[in-house]
Amino acid sequence: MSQETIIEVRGLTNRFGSQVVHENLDLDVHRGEILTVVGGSGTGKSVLLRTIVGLNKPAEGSVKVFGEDLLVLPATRRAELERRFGVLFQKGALFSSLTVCENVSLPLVEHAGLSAADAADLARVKIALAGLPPEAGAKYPSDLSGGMVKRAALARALALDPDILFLDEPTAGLDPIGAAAFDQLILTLRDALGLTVFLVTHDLDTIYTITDRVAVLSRKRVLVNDRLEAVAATDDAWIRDYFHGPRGRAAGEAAARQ
Ligand SMILES: Nc1ncnc2c1ncn2[C@@H]1O[C@H](COP(=O)(O)OP(=O)(O)OP(=O)(O)O)[C@@H](O)[C@H]1O
Repeated sequence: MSQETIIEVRGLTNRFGSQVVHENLDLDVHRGEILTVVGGSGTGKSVLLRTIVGLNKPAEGSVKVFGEDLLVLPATRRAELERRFGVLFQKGALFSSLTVCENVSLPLVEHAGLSAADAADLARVKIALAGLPPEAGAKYPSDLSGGMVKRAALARALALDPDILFLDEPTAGLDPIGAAAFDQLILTLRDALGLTVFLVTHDLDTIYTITDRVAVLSRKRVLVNDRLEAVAATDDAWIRDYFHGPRGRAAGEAAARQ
């Protein structure tokens, strides 16, 4: 796998009032990898994702994507780069008053300037790519199961053919079979489309089955960012509890059996 760094975060500090979430945080993401960000609740995983995709302005630091510092770019250039991101938010964040097909079409009309008819055609391709049956396109988000909502949101994230896919807790709330299927879909899409995947998750099965490297957020920074074996062997109390506790052991054993 290439070691080209396509996201480079340096000296990042995020504060909300007197709360310091990140302090002098560094992180590299390599092209084509699935990088998983883990950490205890409230360690700032979602804030990190939101900062990289431009939804949160940090107090300090630089966020370079494809070699350009997003924080100092003119708005138009920044918007161009951000179009290369596909983002799947924790709760799917689909528009409830639009059908799945309309939700997926929206970025194609707004950002790619397609006609409604062309956008709908392309949206149907993305809906299939996300593993949904064609009839799902006509449904409203409230008529879908949790797993289908995630896939619909994934279809929308894929609408503009992104280079980098950001996923915030994609398998949260899914049953184990649905979660495993979603993991495999991410892996297939990464391999087929050459995506780079930035994944925030608590799901140990996901970490053991599809992750290339793991970044552990702790004490306001990235404590370690390495292959799973190296991370799991790190001498740190949280890492020990997380990877070598009963759930971590079970996930590791299950992955070893595959
Ligand atoms: N817009 C905001 N305003 C104020 N505080 C915020 C804001 N966004 C996040 N925070 C705070 O920043 C901290 C980190 O939040 P974040 O959602 O990134 O945690 P997380 O690691 O993703 O947690 P979880 O695993 O529970 O989802 C939390 O204490 C949260 O309350």
